[in-house]
Amino acid sequence: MVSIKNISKTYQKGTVSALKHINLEIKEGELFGLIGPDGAGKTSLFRIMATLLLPDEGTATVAGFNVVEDYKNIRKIVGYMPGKFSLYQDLSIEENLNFFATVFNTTLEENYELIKDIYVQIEPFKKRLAGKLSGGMKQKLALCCALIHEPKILLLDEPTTGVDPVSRKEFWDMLDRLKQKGITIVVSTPYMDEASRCDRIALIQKGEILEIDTLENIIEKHKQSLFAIKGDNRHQLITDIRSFGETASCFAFGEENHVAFLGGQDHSKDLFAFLKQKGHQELAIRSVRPDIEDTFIKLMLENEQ
Ligand SMILES: Nc1ncnc2c1ncn2[C@@H]1O[C@H](COP(=O)(O)OP(=O)(O)OP(=O)(O)O)[C@@H](O)[C@H]1O
Repeated sequence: MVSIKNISKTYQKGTVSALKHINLEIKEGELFGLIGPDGAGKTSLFRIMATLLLPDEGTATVAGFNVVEDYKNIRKIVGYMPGKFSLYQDLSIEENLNFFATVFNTTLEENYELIKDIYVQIEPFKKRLAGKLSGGMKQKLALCCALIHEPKILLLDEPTTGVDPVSRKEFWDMLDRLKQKGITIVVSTPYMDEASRCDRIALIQKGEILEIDTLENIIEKHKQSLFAIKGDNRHQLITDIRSFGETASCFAFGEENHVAFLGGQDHSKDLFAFLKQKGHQELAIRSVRPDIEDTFIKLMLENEQ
């Protein structure tokens, strides 16, 4: 459904590099996640797929149409939800929907079946101005507007950023239902926990794709010995762990700190003794299974070397 070959994009006369030789294939009916921190290049990639931005080099097709030459055909079949809320704040829910329906030469009634599940949740407030809606409701309205012309593919740029955890879960449940209807969905998120809701993910950092696969395969492929360490003076603890000669990485993780050692070795006993010597109290160290966040950090560090 999407084929991206060697796509690069720079800004400011080539001084800012947003995408570097990206290659990506997304299958029909897939729920595909682009996972990466702020500035990774996710929005640039979405805008290229949505035919709103020209790449500097490379080629991209959506449903077989070239994003440069066949942009008109792509716009008919793509539903795009930009990262920034981009609906008309001074129009009501109903007016926004009718407006987008008219643009695509359709009506709310014509495609009601597709948006029904989502629309019924905001319908009681249909006279309310979009600018006066909560984050979760704005997100549902934006999704309805992106679906109004029955797209084959949905491009959702950070739809859950800044939305409360309950609405985030609801939103992913809605995406599952849309996937069941055969719509291909490409969704970006900075939240690692959302990666598990995708069929496959691409981890992206500084304009480069670090890995593309299922969540499980990525974790398995880059498995490392990992330890969780807890102690009383957290700030000093992290500093001291990082100063230990065998430490490869140390990051705060919930109430603990996740530590990997150089060469994937187990130096936990030596580290424990080292920290005791530094005067740390209430120390606890245990072996843990890496999750996608740990794996992403590992890949990022390797990529930076
Ligand atoms: N119009 C622009 N002019 C100059 N630099 C830009 C422009 N748009 C994006 N950039 C830069 O390109 C890089 C990638 O940005 P992009 O918005 O694609 O990433 P992102 O992963 O979507 O991050 P965010 O969530 O912060 O938007 C960043 O360094 C960003 O500062």
